[in-house]
Amino acid sequence: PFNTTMNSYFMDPSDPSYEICQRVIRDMTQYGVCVINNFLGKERGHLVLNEVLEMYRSGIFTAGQLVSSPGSTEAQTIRSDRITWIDGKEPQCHHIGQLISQVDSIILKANKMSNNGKMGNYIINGRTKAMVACYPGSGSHYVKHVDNPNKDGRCITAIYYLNLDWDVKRCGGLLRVFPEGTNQVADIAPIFDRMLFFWSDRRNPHEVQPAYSTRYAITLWYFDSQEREEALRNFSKFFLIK
Ligand SMILES: O=C(O)CCC(=O)Nc1cc2ccccc2cn1
Ligand SMILES: [Mn+2]
Repeated sequence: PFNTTMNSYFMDPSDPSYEICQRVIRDMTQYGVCVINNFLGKERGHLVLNEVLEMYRSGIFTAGQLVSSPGSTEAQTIRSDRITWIDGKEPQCHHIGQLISQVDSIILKANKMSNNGKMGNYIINGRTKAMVACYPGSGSHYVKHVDNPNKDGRCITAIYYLNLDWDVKRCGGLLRVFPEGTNQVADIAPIFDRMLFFWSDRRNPHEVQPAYSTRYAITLWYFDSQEREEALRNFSKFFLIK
C-alpha cells in the first residue's frame, strides 16, 4: 500500500515538492515505510549510477563486515556487501552530492511540515555520511537485522537504489522488511531510481535476500536530535578525559 507509483521527477533541490513531503509524512506515520519511484528521473538517476560505477571500478569499496578474526568466512555469513562512506563533496561525486541534498531537503521539510513540527515525534537535525554499498552478486546477502536496535540516535533509514532492469525472479536481492506488530512483510525490489524510507529502530527488522546480479544502493541515516545527544552522552562516559 505504501508503494507509491507517483512520478516525482527531479525537483528543485532547494524546495522539494509539497506532495512528496506529504506522502513521506503520511506513509511514515501510517506504515513506517515509504517508497518513492522515479525519485530523480531517468537522466539524473543515470548520472548518479555512473558515479557509483566509477567509484566501484576504482576499487575504493571495502568488505562490508570487518570481523575480529581477519580472513574468516564469518563475514560471508553475516553480510557480504562492499561499502564505502562519502560525504558527497568529493570531486567525482557531484551527482551523488545532489542526490544527498535532495533527500536532506525532503526529510527536513517533511519534518517541519508534519504536525507539531515532528515526524514520528522526532526532531531531525543531522545525518550520517552516505554509505555506498554493492552486493557483488554471487549470492551476496544481508541477514535479518535492525539498523538501530539500541537508541544510537538514528531514526530514519533512507536508501536510494540504482539497479537497472532488476528482475527479482532472476536477480534476487529483494529487501524484505518485517514491520513490527504485523505478520505482513514488505518486499521491496531494489529497482533503479527508487527511494525508500523507513524507521531505523526495532519497528523495521529487514534482510537482503541473496543477490545474483551486482546490486548497488546508497544509504543515509538521519538523526533525531534528542536521541543522538543522549547516545553521545552515554558513549562519552567510556572516554574519561583525565
Ligand atoms: O540494501 C538494502 O536494501 C538494505 C541493506 C541494509 O540493511 N544495509 C545495512 C548496512 C549497514 C552497515 C553498517 C551498519 C548497519 C547496517 C545496516 N543495514
Ligand atoms: Mn539495514
